Amino acid sequence: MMVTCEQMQRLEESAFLRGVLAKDLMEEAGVGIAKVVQQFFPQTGALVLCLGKGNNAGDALVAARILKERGWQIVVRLAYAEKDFKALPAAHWKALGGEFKIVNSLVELSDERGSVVVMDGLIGIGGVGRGALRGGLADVVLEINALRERRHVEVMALDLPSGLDGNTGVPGACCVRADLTITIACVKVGLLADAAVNHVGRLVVVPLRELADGAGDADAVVLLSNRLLSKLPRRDFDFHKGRAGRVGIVAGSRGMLGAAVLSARGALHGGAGLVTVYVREEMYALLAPMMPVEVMVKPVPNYEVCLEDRLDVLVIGPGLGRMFAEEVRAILKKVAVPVVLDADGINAMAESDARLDFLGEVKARVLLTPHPGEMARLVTGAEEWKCLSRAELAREFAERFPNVQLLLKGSRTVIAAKGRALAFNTTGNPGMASGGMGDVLSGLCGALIAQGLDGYDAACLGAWLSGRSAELAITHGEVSQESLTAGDVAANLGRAFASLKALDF
Ligand SMILES: NC(=O)C1=CN([C@@H]2O[C@H](COP(=O)(O)OP(=O)(O)OC[C@H]3O[C@@H](n4cnc5c(N)ncnc54)[C@H](O)[C@@H]3O)[C@@H](O)[C@H]2O)[C@@H](O)CC1
Ligand SMILES: [K+]
Repeated sequence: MMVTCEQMQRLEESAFLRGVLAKDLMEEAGVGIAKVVQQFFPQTGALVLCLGKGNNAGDALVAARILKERGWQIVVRLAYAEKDFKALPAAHWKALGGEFKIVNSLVELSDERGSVVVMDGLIGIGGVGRGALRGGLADVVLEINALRERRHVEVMALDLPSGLDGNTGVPGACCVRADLTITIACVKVGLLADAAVNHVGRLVVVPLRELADGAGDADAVVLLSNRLLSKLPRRDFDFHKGRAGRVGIVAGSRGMLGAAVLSARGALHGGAGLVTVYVREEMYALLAPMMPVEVMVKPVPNYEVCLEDRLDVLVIGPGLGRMFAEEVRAILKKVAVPVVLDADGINAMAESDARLDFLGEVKARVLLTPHPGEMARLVTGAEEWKCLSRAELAREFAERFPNVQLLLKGSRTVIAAKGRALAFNTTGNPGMASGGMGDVLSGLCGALIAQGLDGYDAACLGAWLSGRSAELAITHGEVSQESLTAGDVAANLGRAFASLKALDF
């Protein structure tokens, strides 16, 4: 559920009227935050608490108390004097005990060795409607951003990145740039605005039992493991490869054969029963040795041949090049099984004179997975869509094409389908900004459709899993954001499925 800051405050107030205690909510929030820190930073280091005077700081202090016991070294930067703490954070400040270091400026940490994680507990929804940050709060925000930039520390914002308008998502002049935002109980609408993305980073929701049902926007959801897991089919003991589904992939061309391999790996590790890659005869000798041995590679004189095979889903487009646009359109006119249309498959349509009209005439269910550039090409000329946000564009697009499910890629991938809630993905990191990620995702979505999911559910699950896989490659593997490759994402999909089943954040 998505709420405004005022709706969140009303939810809290009505909980208090029911007899719920603020201190209990804060304890639950802090316990949840500590779990998030352990998930994302399995190795301990220095935890730098940046504290305002309100309950946002209280959340940070509860988490710090727990994390200190788990081996984290606590460092504190106060935006106000100790005496200014409100009652609850003041109590938790006392409870933290004395064993931490206080710094007067985060500049003191510029040469700190080892892992340094900054926790922004400066201000949460208490700042709504109170204008730009002032005084000590503004100073600390500038220090956080400078330390992040120069020392490459990881920054976690609690509830909201301090300085961000939680309703509009517009960052103030001084606004924390977080790598991770841990929001409490409900997602504040501003966190999902396009303008907010570089301040929010990875979005995590810590649920609170007493603040679960809100009067917010039910037409939009964020993708969380607990909701997604139920979409993943549970396998019977006598499950067989036919039930896991047959994925056909039309991908790869001279210079871009790797895209076909990555898409096939996405499908294989996404649980497909049988994966067949269709390849032009002249490319067969090159592509076949590159493929995982589990994949069937079928040389064809024309891609339309794939229509003769028994398939449960057809993935079209990764690295296909622009030469086969006619064949792609011919397949789309005839195909009966669901299609995942990616990359040059999308371009094949964008290049057709009819463009969007063509899409409306396709009989099959189509999951379109464009990146922003492909989306822009597809809707070129649709003036009415020019000034829309990503979310609005996705909604309008899905409304116009009832046979299409849209997965609009980006740092905050959105998924839209007519009659379904607009879904915002939460997982992933900037390490995914390299070639081939979309290829893996296309195969993965194909595999999920082949296992019985509809395109919307497959897109939601696929987006979450591929983003989570990229995260796990870094937290549990030997890669960094800089070194992460699409191959790493394919290789870590097993970990991502396990993480989903563990109901990780
Ligand atoms: N109230 C509750 O029951 C719960 C609160 N929680 C946490 O508490 C937060 C809200 O706490 P509070 O209402 O105490 O508010 P905040 O902790 O967000 O801080 C508000 C304080 O900052 C100061 N301030 C506000 N705007 C300012 C500005 N522009 N420049 C300088 N100073 C400014 C105000 O004096 C105010 O005391 C939530 O965001 C969440 O993190 C959670 O623990 C869940 C439960
Ligand atoms: K904050």
